[in-house]
Amino acid sequence: RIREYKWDVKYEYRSPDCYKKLVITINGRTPGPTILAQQGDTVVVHVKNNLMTENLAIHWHGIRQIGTPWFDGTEGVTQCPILPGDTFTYQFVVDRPGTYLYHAHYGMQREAGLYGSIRVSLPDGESEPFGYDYDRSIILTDWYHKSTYEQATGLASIPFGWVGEPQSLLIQGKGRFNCSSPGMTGDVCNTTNPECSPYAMTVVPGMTYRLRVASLTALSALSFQIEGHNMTVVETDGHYVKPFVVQNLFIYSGETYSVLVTTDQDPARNYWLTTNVVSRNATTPPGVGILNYYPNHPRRYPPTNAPSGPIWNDVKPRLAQSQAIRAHQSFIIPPPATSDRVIVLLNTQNNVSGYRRWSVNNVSFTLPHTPYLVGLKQNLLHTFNQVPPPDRLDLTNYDIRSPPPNPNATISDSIYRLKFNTTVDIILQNANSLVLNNSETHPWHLHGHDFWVLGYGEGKFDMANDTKKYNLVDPIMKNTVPVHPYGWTALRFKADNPGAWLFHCHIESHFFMGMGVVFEEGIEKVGKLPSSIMGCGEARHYNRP
Ligand SMILES: O=C1O[C@H]([C@@H](O)CO)C(O)=C1O
Repeated sequence: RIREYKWDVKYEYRSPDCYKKLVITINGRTPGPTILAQQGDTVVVHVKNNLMTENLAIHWHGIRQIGTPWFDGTEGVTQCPILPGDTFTYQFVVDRPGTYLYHAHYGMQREAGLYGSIRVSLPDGESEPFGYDYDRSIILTDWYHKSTYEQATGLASIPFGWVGEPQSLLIQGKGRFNCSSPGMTGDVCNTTNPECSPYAMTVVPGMTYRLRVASLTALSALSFQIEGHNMTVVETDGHYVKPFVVQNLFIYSGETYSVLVTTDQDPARNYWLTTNVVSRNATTPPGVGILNYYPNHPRRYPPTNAPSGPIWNDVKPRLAQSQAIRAHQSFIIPPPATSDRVIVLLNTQNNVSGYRRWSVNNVSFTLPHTPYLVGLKQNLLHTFNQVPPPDRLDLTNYDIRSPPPNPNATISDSIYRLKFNTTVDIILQNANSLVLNNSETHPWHLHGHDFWVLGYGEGKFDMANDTKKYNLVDPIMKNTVPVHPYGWTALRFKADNPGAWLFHCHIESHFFMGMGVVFEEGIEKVGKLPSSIMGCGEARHYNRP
């Protein structure tokens, strides 16, 4: 079946947290419309760029784009940007049921509000390994009052201008900024604006809800809670989880979870939905929404104080949740027992010629002007650096608990070329940033694949011993995974999807500052590229039908 959408993307004034600013909408909405499809459907989205003075690209997060690597929507990797006034048609198959996302993938455009949910259901007659009465989706974000341009300019300047902590946290596009803060006058900030009344999810007492929770924060790691209700985690990134119960769900940018919630509390009142920042000593107030027990009024505030979140710098419970996520017994996809190549990616912050950057293995990523997919397929060797980045550094004497002794890194658009159909292990190794006693959580997202999560650990990865602790029995498959402060995360994937695929920190500013790599595999197997992706750089010479 074909699911066809027509989207009009433009800037509009909105007040998602009561503060009025320009946001990007799809058909007048942010979050944008939810894409609903069934496994095996073809999704067709005609995107009209009405941003007037800004390019655009939209990524289908978690969709592997098998056979359509040119519709991954990653500007600079799989396509040229969509020019203002142009309409671009994305067309791809959703081959697996589950909870996915879409969002802008051009500059720092995502955090201007261009995002939404993709929900893929099972074919008729098939059922999930759990039951529920209703299905709901929410996306959690953080929100800045500065424009993406002001932020990007600061990040790319000397002296460095950090984006800082977000002004508010949004639940399904709604938050609440304190409009009595200094400088907030007139119609700039208005708490009575209905656009910023808290998101209310209306539920019927005595039912079980499947709540699909996703995070697309620009920066923040979050804890999500529903006052008075436990959550049973049953799915993540399109894979069924061996169920486990949490009171608060830790969720990182780019991750999706399904949790089951039973509405078995006192039906005479409403309850808080809350998000809190963890992993950073944030000044951002909690995000709040309302779990509205029908027939109470959806605007009625719960009589209690919203629950406070966990302590921001306690890594243990977050590591424990990561380790608790295993594949559901009946849906285990066993990983290959060994791998053909091991790439260890050291995550560091560096100063490169006075610019603050993030690097992996001392290489700080920058996008080429001609998308990799075109440069590779047409063999345009001069469009990017042909010398691959290192598979690993010698970390024997590297102290991951101190700022990097070598502040130098190279800014480069070089890529990893993987042998088609081989098995690749990635060890993400976290370290200290440039700030003393500071190591951040980085959610890494892989395009075009799911990977098995073989393990997480604290400290420096030990090749001889830590590999023995890998979970090869029931590892979950995901597309986004955190590497915890001063820790490591081990992944395995099959390089079986011909194309060029980004693997990057999903923190908007960190990827902008160079925290990513690109993998190429099976480029010779990629079919004829559509001319619609070729409107820039050297690609222009090839965009004749
Ligand atoms: O990339 C970042 O830069 C700042 C800080 O390290 C320097 O101001 C920060 O907290 C980041 O996550």
